[in-house]
Amino acid sequence: MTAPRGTVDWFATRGTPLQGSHRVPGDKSVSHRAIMLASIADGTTTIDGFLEGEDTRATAEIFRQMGVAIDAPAPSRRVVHGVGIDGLQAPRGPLDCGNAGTAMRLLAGLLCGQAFDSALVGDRSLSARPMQRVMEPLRAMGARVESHDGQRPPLRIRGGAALHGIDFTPEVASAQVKSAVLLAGLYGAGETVVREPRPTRDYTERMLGQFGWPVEHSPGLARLRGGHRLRAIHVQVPADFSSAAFLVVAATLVPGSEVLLPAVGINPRRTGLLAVLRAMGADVAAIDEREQGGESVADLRVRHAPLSGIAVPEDLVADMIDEFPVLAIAAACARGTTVIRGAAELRVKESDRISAMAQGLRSLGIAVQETLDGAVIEGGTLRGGRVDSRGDHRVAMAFAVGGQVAASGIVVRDVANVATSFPGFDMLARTAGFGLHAR
Ligand SMILES: O=C(O)C1=C[C@@H](OP(=O)(O)O)[C@@H](O)[C@H](O)C1
Ligand SMILES: C=C(OP(=O)(O)O)C(=O)O
Repeated sequence: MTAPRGTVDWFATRGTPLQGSHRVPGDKSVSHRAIMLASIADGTTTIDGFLEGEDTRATAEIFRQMGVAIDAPAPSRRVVHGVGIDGLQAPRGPLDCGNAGTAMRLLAGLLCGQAFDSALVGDRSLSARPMQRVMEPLRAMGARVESHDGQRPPLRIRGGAALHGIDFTPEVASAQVKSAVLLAGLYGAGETVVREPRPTRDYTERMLGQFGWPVEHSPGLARLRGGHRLRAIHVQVPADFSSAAFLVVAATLVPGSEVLLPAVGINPRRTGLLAVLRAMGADVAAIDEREQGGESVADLRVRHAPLSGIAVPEDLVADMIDEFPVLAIAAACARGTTVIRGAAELRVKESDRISAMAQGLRSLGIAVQETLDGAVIEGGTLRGGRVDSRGDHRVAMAFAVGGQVAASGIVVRDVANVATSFPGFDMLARTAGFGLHAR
């Protein structure tokens, strides 16, 4: 397990109306996958817009440990000298995924197909997250993967397994599970098919196609065969919708706000929050929709608008799985009741996000009823107080947004983890108008 970091807290208070144009960092999901596929491609891939977050840097470091030369000639740029589909080398020690579930689960799939043994470790939060969801299908493909207690990290992977494709229907809708199976499928004999209970983000399928690997996919289905090769490309990473979401909600809540967020990825498997916020009354326009590096992007223009509570449609849950902490803040400030169901996955993220948000909001004076797979949130007036992020980046940023409308300041405990997905959030947020300071 990796060592915990020192504790940093924020004091989040009302600032000024949010204004201006703000570039949020690159997409985390795309950045992880770009490093992985570029590393096992033939030739040199340049990645622009790479997320300089702890999660994605951990992935790059892991491939360096497996013999891939990765240059960082400028911030947010990586030049990856691919070693080819069978060119990775045995690492000298355990591979540290830090806080990144995406890194660990996708790598589990990729490493099953290698000739060498490997071990995947993570920090305290990641070490508590479920891994059977990837180990079971990978074993069904012939992989030899074990966890220390049969469920949680560290993972040990024995090399040299003869993998074969499977036709797999996961129990949970998870892009990480789907991607682990597809990445193992690159090394498997025959066909690998994943049929999802609900469609999830499709970056692995799309990016494999861009790197020249034949993949058939449609929402909820992905199919490929082993035995091809990947060819280096240029990857342009869009701005991360999940990071933009904190500014979208803050600008919606703070009277007098109008912000522009350029070139944000609007892949429909990510933008469920937009549909929900609009149904609640938000004024968010996607301007100049265009394609950038094979992904749809748009400039998001957000103006303040009053919100009303809704029942969040369950079929949007997977399309906004990382946005529930900040949606809970929007719901707390809306008129009426917001009902979230079908979101039990939130309990096994970096923290139990249902419990973390319910407890924090209650301590700020909001009535929240927690259910097994969601919450019922009564809109009201946020008062100031002290909340614990539980070391979860998205919970921390959500309460920083809450501080912009709370009657008095909110102390958000333990926010260092924000650097995993949104380095520089506090500075960018302050520039936009947030009242937000470290303490
Ligand atoms: O594939 C990915 O890049 C991700 C998938 C989601 O996880 P699940 O697959 O566990 O839902 C999401 O929560 C995570 O932030 C990134
Ligand atoms: C759940 C998340 O990431 P991961 O699963 O990669 O840790 C997240 O970023 O909200």
